[in-house]
Amino acid sequence: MSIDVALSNVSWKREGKMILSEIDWEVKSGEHWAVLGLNGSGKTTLLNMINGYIWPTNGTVQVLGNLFGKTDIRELRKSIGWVSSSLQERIRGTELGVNVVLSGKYASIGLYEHPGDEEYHKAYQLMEQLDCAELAENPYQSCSQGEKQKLLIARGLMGDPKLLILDEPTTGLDFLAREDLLESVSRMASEKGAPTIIFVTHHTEEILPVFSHTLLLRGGKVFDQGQTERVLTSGNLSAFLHEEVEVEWQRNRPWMLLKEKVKE
Ligand SMILES: Nc1ncnc2c1ncn2[C@@H]1O[C@H](COP(=O)(O)OP(=O)(O)OP(=O)(O)O)[C@@H](O)[C@H]1O
Repeated sequence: MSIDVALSNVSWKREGKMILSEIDWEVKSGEHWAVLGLNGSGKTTLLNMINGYIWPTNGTVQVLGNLFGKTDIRELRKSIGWVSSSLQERIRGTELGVNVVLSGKYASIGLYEHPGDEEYHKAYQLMEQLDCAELAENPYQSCSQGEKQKLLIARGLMGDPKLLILDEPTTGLDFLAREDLLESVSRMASEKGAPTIIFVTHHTEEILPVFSHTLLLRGGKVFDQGQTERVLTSGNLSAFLHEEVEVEWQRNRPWMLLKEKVKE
């Protein structure tokens, strides 16, 4: 099995501070990983490194078989789909839903090309897959937060990426919209030929069964990584958070609660 992401002894230092320290992480082709960490733990920095926006101070980064430093990053980025809140803010409000999706083919923010029938067919197919085809003719600005995220995920898939990065895709969604989005992601991830997915979240219960592996990031270091059920235990997460928590698995999802403190 080939390895899609290989970070070896990766560190990143800024203004005298270690933002990432000695990260070793391997994501095999076809695996789906969740990355969990508190605010400021280095998740976005890690993703920026995988996308080649920043370079490690130490260590090596290999993505889809390309060793950074010896590869054309712009070309490589065409094989990576990326959905993040910063992307969401950059899309023009008047752009129609279908055009937002189509623009993913050209890795551009607006649509400046003239897509053919094949591209339109694919865009509609992806919107069907994510259950948002009815948004095709709607301006992006009129879509709800959850609808925008679905369009952006479809956009991310438009270029047939081998790797899809979803950076906190449920931020700002209400309970139902979140469950709906998670369901769409899970369905898409289970399809034959789905890309390898890295899903960044703050919430354990968003780690659906399709995310077979989890990486815990704390203070820029890997606290633990491996099979999700092994990593997300009450003991492990209590040590990770420096707070006593209990993990309850319901419907194959890990729900985390603060342990009740016994009053003296
Ligand atoms: N260019 C930079 N220069 C200096 N410090 C930085 C830089 N980029 C990030 N940091 C710091 O690195 C730490 C990790 O930031 P990062 O955004 O990667 O965390 P995160 O896990 O994505 O957080 P959140 O969950 O809040 O999005 C933070 O303390 C941040 O201030």
